[in-house]
Amino acid sequence: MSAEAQKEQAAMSAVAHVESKMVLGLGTGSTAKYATLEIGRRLAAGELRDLRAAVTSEATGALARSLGIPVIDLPRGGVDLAIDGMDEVTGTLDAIKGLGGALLREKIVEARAARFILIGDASKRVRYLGERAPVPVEVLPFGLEAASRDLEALGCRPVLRLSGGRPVTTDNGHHLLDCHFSHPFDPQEVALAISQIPGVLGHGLFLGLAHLAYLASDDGVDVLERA
Ligand SMILES: O=C[C@H](O)[C@H](O)[C@H](O)COP(=O)(O)O
Repeated sequence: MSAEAQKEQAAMSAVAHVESKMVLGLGTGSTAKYATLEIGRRLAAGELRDLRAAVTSEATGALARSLGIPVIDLPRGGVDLAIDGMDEVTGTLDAIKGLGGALLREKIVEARAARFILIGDASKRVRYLGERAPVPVEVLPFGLEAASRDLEALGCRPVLRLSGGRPVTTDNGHHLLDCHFSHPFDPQEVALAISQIPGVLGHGLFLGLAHLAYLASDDGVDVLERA
């Protein structure tokens, strides 16, 4: 099975949890896209009705609208179910997200989900966070160098994310520093320390937020469930 087919398989497993009248949180990225497409398909087929969705990026919003999924602001009470991809996930469902640049809105929506399902291909499963992916940190452009120095002091190598030679600007108008760790770290400790740096708006450590993960491989779809 190709990597794309695996992403689609994982997405289909998550979308099986969607019910009519739900308020959804729609994620961002190449895997989450399959979930949004499938929700749109089931809505058009009349298998689902009265859905509303809070979206985690401009791109996901545009896709959802094109599929006839009503897009709303994040309600006060959060969402019933959020579905999103990840860059890394551990056996205890801690994750790194944000290589697609949507971490800030993702965290805002997914931290307020009654149920949050991660989806991906099995290559995203790691023994510890930071094993392969950097931790993305969204930073205000003002004071970027100082924030970068503070991140370095936490033991990582922050790299400004570029596209076409220019700093990437998120949907929120900020820049991204991808923090590479060369050794395992304490995620709780690092998450707290990063969030205390002035100028940091958010980070891609999603700890204790997900309830379920579907990881697809050639052998089928594995389920990880929060204890
Ligand atoms: O900012 C982007 C998100 O956190 C994505 O969900 C994550 O980067 C995984 O993306 P993909 O499904 O494209 O691998």
